[in-house]
Amino acid sequence: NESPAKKFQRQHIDPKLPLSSTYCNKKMEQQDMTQGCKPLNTFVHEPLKKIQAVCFQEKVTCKDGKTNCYRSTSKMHTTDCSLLDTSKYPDCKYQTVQKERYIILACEGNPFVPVHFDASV
Ligand SMILES: Nc1ncnc2c1ncn2[C@@H]1O[C@H](C(=O)NS(=O)(=O)C[C@H]2[C@@H](O)[C@H](n3ccc(=O)[nH]c3=O)O[C@@H]2CO)[C@@H](O)[C@H]1O
Repeated sequence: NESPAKKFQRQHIDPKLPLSSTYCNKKMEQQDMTQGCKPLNTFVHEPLKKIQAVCFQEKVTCKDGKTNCYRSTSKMHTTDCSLLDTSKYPDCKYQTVQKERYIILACEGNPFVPVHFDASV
């Protein structure tokens, strides 16, 4: 069974910058998030270590009110994959939008690592 940290890495880390507008269609399938056509998923295009360091940066409140969220001190290369409403399950079609944003992650455990992508701002 997959640990929360491994699940976060599978869902949200891809150090390579996307080259095509169909990046999300492929990546969402590759990373096994098209069982139910996940509506929104952000990939972060930075080295794993740089993303893990966010757990020790700006402490902020999570969307769910918990206080174990952290905002990156620098902007990061991200891609938002958002489901197109023309999608017909099981054919999940995504819009691919690249952004440089601060990311907000929830971190847990020992070692203290990212387990949830909360938002990008
Ligand atoms: N504070 C916490 N501390 C510890 N754990 C916490 C905490 N909070 C949740 N989890 C856990 O995380 C797990 C999880 O999958 N949460 S999830 O909200 O559905 C993830 C969102 C995110 O994947 C995606 N999204 C969203 C926005 C965006 O810009 N980019 C983007 O990608 O959409 C999803 C739905 O929004 C779940 O097991 C929950 O228990």
